[in-house]
Amino acid sequence: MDDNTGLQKITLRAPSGSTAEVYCHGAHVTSWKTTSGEEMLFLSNKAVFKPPKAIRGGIPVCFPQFGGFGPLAQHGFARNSEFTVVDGGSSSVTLSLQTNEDHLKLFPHPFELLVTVSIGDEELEQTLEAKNTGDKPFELTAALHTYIAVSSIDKAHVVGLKGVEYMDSLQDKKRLKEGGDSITFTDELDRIYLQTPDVLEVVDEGKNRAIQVEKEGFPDAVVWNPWIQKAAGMADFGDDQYKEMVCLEPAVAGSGPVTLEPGKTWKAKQTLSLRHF
Ligand SMILES: O=P(O)(O)OC[C@H]1O[C@@H](O)[C@H](O)[C@@H](O)[C@@H]1O
Repeated sequence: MDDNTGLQKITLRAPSGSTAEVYCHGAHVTSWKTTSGEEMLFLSNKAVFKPPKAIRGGIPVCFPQFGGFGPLAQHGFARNSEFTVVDGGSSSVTLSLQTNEDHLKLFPHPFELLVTVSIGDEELEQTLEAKNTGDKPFELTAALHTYIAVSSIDKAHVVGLKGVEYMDSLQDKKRLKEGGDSITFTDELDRIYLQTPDVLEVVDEGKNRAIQVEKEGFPDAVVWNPWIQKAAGMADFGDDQYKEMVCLEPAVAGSGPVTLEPGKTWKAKQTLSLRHF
């Protein structure tokens, strides 16, 4: 159905009452509410719903490139492209992106990307399946750029990364090792954690809740908060909204790329789930 942005949006509803909203533009999840009606994802109050601009917040799909790991514009073009619904029901939808002439000018490798979003009681599952439909291998990097809503950035931390090596994107991708039990936010932070454990968590002490991010097929995880200056420099992001979000992004980035042979499919997935404490 069309919402007031004029864009096509699918609303998923699980029998338990949890919901999610997914736009065909970018196969972009913009909302996930659990059974109590609590919103789990951050969406910028200045988000622009005007293709080809990517929506700020929710879960942008970064494909076939994460960040600047390749010749394309930052984060690739899937988040700027129109997907088509190919399957689904009340609590699940599958959207497809097939490369068109414009994509092929930028990236001369035909592919089909399927994005499936499903919701359960306190869970959201999102799968990427990319098939090389051409006759030559190609390389890809990717991420599910998940913006988690937090009550206040000084009450949020990320756990599960102690001892993990990371590339610091604020220091020319210098390699460092995570020393702390948890990552807290007191300044801009932009890191690519390499070969991480598959279960990570954003803990929100202000709401006594944690969102678990469980990943499969994504070796890396990006942690990002833009903080004051970068937030002020983003036209589609409220100046103070850096306080309301933490990005925890399952990715193939510094450990990539993945080489996809003709006819083969690469698959990766994240499962977000809510834990109260
Ligand atoms: O502004 P964009 O292209 O959506 O990117 C937002 C951020 O995305 C993160 O994944 C990157 O690590 C950051 O470096 C980047 O600033």
